[in-house]
Amino acid sequence: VLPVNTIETGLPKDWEVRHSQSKNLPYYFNSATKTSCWEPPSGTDVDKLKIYMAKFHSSPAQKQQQQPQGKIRCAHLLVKHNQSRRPSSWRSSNITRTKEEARQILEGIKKSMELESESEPISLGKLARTESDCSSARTEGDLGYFGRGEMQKEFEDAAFALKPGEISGIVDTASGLHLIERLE
Ligand SMILES: O=C(O)CN(Cc1ccccc1)C(=O)c1nc(-c2ccccc2)[nH]c1C(=O)O
Repeated sequence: VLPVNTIETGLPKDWEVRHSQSKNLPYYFNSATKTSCWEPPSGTDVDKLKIYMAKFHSSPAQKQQQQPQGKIRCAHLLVKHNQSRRPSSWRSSNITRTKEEARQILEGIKKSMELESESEPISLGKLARTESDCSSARTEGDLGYFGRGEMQKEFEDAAFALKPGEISGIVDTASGLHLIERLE
């Protein structure tokens, strides 16, 4: 098991996140200098800290407050094919690729994202802007918050099975084939 301090907090060396019971708020503590402060110290990678805090430090109340009751937020990349219910999109008025070709495209996109992970990982949203056949391409595939009963069943089941930050396998709906990333 990884010792705690190797989990990416984004904080500089010797700094850790602690929780103030009295104020029910997180604070930052430097175990070398024994100093503490309410704000992250300079040199903090705030993006990493934000993800760390969402995963390990938001209380149930904050979790609930973060997102509407029982809803999640996802981005997706849709590749349509000639069996899609509406085989047209902003990208192409008449989509003729086969379902198999659509699958190959998504396999390639998923692989390119896994390869990128060494350097700056490219996000699903950035790729959705140019590659997605969904009108949500213009918002980097972000669908906003949704609860159960709002999306096609296959899409909903795949999305709710994800943890925040996770990306689905290829999901097959009447609209086409999707990759889904759970954002919240
Ligand atoms: O399935 C259909 O008969 C037509 N649709 C549904 C649709 C059409 C326009 C806007 C939103 C949904 C789509 O093909 C479609 N589905 C989606 C979709 C599917 C699952 C989750 C999010 C979006 N986007 C689109 C789109 O054109 O932009």
